[in-house]
Amino acid sequence: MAVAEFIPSSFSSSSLTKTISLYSSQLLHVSTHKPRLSLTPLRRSKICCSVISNEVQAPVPVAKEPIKKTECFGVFCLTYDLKAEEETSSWKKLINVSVSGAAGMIANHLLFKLASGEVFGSDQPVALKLLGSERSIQALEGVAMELEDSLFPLLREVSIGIDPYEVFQDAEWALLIGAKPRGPGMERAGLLDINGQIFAEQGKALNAVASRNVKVIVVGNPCNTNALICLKNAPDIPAKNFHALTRLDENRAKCQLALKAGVFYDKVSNMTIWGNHSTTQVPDFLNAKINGFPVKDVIRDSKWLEEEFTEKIQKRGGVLIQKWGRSSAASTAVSVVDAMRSLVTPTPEGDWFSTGVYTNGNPYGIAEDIVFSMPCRSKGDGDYELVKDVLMDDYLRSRIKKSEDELLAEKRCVAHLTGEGIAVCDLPGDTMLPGEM
Ligand SMILES: NC(=O)C1=CN([C@@H]2O[C@H](COP(=O)(O)OP(=O)(O)OC[C@H]3O[C@@H](n4cnc5c(N)ncnc54)[C@H](OP(=O)(O)O)[C@@H]3O)[C@@H](O)[C@H]2O)C=CC1
Ligand SMILES: O=C([O-])CC(=O)C(=O)O
Repeated sequence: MAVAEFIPSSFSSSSLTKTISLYSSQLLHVSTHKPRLSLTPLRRSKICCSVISNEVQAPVPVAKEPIKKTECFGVFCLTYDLKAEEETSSWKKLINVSVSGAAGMIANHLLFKLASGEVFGSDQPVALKLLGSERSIQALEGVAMELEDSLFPLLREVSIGIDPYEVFQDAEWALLIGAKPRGPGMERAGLLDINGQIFAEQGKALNAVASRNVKVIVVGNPCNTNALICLKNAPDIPAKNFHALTRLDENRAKCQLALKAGVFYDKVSNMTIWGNHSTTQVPDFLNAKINGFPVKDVIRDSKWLEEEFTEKIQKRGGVLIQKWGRSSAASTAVSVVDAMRSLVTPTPEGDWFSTGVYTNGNPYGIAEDIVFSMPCRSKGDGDYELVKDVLMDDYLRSRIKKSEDELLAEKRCVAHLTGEGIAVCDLPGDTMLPGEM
């Protein structure tokens, strides 16, 4: 990152002057109102020219400093008084959303949904704090530029940085997407260790600087165990606030049931995904409903439900990778929005949603102290409760047990990252991430 940057040679002196005066006035404005401000390197180079001389000469190269601090970006460095204008005076207090892996594919869809008001509503201004790395910081600037150019009325702050202790400052939501993908020849245990270290570090950072009631959604795989590592490293934040994303699996299951039953997918409800976001996950057709009727009364093909349907959901991610050449990004972003909305809006009467949460006194007999996907309801206050009145049969119980065994094995494998001693890796060989085939 320590490279010289030039104002583009295509700039005419008049356009450059315009740029300079715009940026100079911003500098004046922000420097009086926002003492915490620091400027992006690109911006520094422009301001540098205006300070040096009123007459614009040839572009002056300015050494770019490595980004160390989280920085507000471009137009988002301006300050706003939301109570001053009639249009915005009824808006809620700004909400801070931190996103890791923000230069990645999922974030490229998700950030624009968050900024548009799709998650929190049309009266909720949003601050986006984007976490990248040395390797992704240029791309992250590109993302921030696209956010600027989208003119979202609700998007009031965007900052970018590479230090989780800065990017997670005061976070009320932390969407943890960034993770190393499993490469050829890499053992699953190796992936658990590498990503586990990322999530241990981010858990510590959340514990140190985030809101005490931050809601954390872990997307980066293996997301259940990453979420467990993260919450274990954040002892001052309620373990209940951590989620592993299994909403994409729920959405996939609803779609396939609807297809089989010949109905539109909005007719499928009460869809639980039990367990790990892996090929041991259990899409629950015993409790799910179609048009309010038990699935088994509508689809009278047990063999299809137990074998074809179940496997299709477990392996959907991998099939998609084969088609697309990369993993689900747009539908994952949609499912993150769904997962967040399910926590900030009351769950419709009689229905529920799936999310991977910490097992601590669950009514289903699932092992405690892991992150397991289960059926939940919310009053819309960001919190949730487990659904108690679900049916269990031998098929469901045995499938749930397999996913539980896998998660317990993953937990033993990351004991060094959860503060529980020496890691012992005895992972079942036949289980994989949805994207692995
Ligand atoms: N739970 C679910 O339902 C789903 C989960 N996923 C998972 O989400 C995650 C992100 O997916 P997607 O956005 O498509 O991925 P991308 O490949 O686009 O990467 C996302 C970010 O991960 C970070 N990253 C990449 N390599 C490394 C590394 N070696 N070490 C640390 N961080 C790295 C990078 O951010 P930076 O350099 O800024 O750190 C990158 O921008 C993956 O783990 C994927 O498996 C995907 C689909 C569904
Ligand atoms: O394995 C992956 O990266 C993709 C994934 O989780 C999914 O599509 O469900």
